[in-house]
Amino acid sequence: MPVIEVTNLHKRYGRTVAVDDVSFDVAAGEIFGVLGPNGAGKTTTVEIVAGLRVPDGGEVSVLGLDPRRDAARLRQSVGVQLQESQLPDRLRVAEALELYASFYRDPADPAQLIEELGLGEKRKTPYDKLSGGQKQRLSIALALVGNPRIAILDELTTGLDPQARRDTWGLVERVRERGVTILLVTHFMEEAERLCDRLAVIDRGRVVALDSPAGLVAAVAPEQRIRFRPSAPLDDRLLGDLPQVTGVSRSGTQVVVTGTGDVLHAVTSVLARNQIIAADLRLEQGTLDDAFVELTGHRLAD
Ligand SMILES: Nc1ncnc2c1ncn2[C@@H]1O[C@H](COP(=O)(O)OP(=O)(O)OP(=O)(O)O)[C@@H](O)[C@H]1O
Repeated sequence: MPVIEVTNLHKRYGRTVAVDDVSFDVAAGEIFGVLGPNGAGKTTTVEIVAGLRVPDGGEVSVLGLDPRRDAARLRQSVGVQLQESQLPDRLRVAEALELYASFYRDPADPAQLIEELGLGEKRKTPYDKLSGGQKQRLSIALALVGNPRIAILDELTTGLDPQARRDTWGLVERVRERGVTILLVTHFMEEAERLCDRLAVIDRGRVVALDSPAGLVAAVAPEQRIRFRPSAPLDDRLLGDLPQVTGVSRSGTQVVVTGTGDVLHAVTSVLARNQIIAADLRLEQGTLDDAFVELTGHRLAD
């Protein structure tokens, strides 16, 4: 049973078509990613889901409700962390959380949330004295303080250094473990690959693919390439005859085998049976980046 259903969504700003027929469903407990380059229509899409923008066409259902008509009810169940959220400079971390908690019927305990998000030492620090990573963690805490069933997180790691980004990913995984469904906007491949159960790849306002990260890669770049230097002369036919192998070639002293499925296991088994050691063995697989280029014809600039 999906908790979010988006069907044939359209939105234009003047002559700019921001969202051009977007559809997807998000299941309960999922981390669902919306991945795409700048300007693809990601923020517009999730802000419509959050009830913050009005679509020109299409249907959106969140927990069985309409984000426009049932905005007040949904506010109790949907936490939203938007791009570049700003708070008053002088507002302290604990004050911000207590203020936001007061908007909800059944809020989380602000003190506990502060600890969980690693802001314990910053509870009395004003907003303008927080680092980028701390501001980001506070904005996630604010999205969670109402004990939502769904959290919408937009570009939550943009501007963070690699360590802070990884810490934030751990945090998102812990939120999901509590049973919260997460709709996550990102333009980072690594983030999408690491966190998302499924992804809608959006380009120029359209969904160009929808699958798990591994499924997206397998669909467009199913071939794997194995490179190694054999410890003894090797008859290429030994490998070429394997059903998983699509090609065997040489590059200097290296053997290069391409194939699909469990090709690595098949090749190493044959080598072992023939007492050949594969030195400098490397397996190269397609990445989500390759899949994106294949799907859209251009690279997703980080
Ligand atoms: N309020 C607005 N008024 C006019 N045009 C807008 C407005 N908001 C967004 N747009 C345009 O709509 C398109 C989609 O924007 P949107 O912010 O949804 O994309 P995005 O994928 O979230 O991009 P980013 O990653 O840069 O935030 C862009 O061309 C953008 O310039």
